[in-house]
Amino acid sequence: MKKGLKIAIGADHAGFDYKQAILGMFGDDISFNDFGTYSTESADYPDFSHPVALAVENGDVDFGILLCGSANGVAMTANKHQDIRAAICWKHELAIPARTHNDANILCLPAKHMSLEEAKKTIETFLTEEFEGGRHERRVVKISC
Ligand SMILES: O=C(CO)[C@H](O)[C@H](O)[C@H](O)COP(=O)(O)O
Repeated sequence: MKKGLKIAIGADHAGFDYKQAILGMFGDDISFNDFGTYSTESADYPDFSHPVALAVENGDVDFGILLCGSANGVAMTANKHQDIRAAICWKHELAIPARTHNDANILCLPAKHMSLEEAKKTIETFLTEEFEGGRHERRVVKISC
């Protein structure tokens, strides 16, 4: 994994505990822009997903990480943004094609449906793998409408 990556991160109440654990994962190797939520109090996932997607869209960060209970809500919200490719990954193997084939720029993790250990491994995989281009470039270009 490249050192010095900038990551935007956000979660609702269901993802808060995992988000806090993830923030401490990489020491100084990665810098996080934490868009909340900041407690386990009930919150609305679009309030965190849109700011993370905007930070990625604007090029303020290299990648985004989003968490909610199922990952569906944060992914649906982020994928409304132009040039955002938010991928739901519930095991680390899925993060490989998400990056190498789909050039995903936001990783969406279902906090209620994967262990913290697997979530961490999935993040490490996502941030290590690189887009392969070639035939995948053609397909990714066709995603935009
Ligand atoms: O998974 C989610 C959205 O896709 C959310 O994180 C919530 O867990 C889910 O919607 C349940 O909401 P609740 O207010 O915690 O019951």
